[in-house]
Amino acid sequence: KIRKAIFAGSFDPITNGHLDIICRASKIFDELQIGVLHNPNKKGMFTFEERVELIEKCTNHLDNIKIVSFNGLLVNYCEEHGIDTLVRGIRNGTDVEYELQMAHMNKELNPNIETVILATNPKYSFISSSLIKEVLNFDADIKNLVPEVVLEELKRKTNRGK
Ligand SMILES: O=C(O)c1ccc2[nH]nc(Br)c2c1
Repeated sequence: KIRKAIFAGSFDPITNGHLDIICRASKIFDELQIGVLHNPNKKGMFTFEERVELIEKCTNHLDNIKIVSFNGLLVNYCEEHGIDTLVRGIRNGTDVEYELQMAHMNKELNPNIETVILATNPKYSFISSSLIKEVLNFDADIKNLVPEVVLEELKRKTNRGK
């Protein structure tokens, strides 16, 4: 039985923090799905298609990655797709509070599904997609915080950034 896991998020855009978790989790599981939230009402900086394309470009060196769209309850998606593990990254104490609550709720909703939590690499522990977009607004130099392809797209979208 192959072990399939999913790392879900909005990835608006994918950051080095996300990519670190993805690379590490891909070594633990037979198949790692990257679940990209597709919620048409929720307008982010990047469209769903752009977010998927950026993830594809950043993960094309990994051979057991599958990029999928989901919109409903994640544990339902897992049940329907033979996935028994949710992967989450935690950066700090705030994430611990939130991720424990999510893990407890998910365990309540579907006891067959486990949540595996990975500690982010300390060098990325301050990164979030929203903070990246915020500091970019003030022309911050974020080249070490996002993959190259994301930096280019961010510059194109905001015609800012170094
Ligand atoms: O970029 C974000 O918004 C975000 C949020 C929560 C997160 N947990 N672990 C990671 Br990596 C991570 C990234």
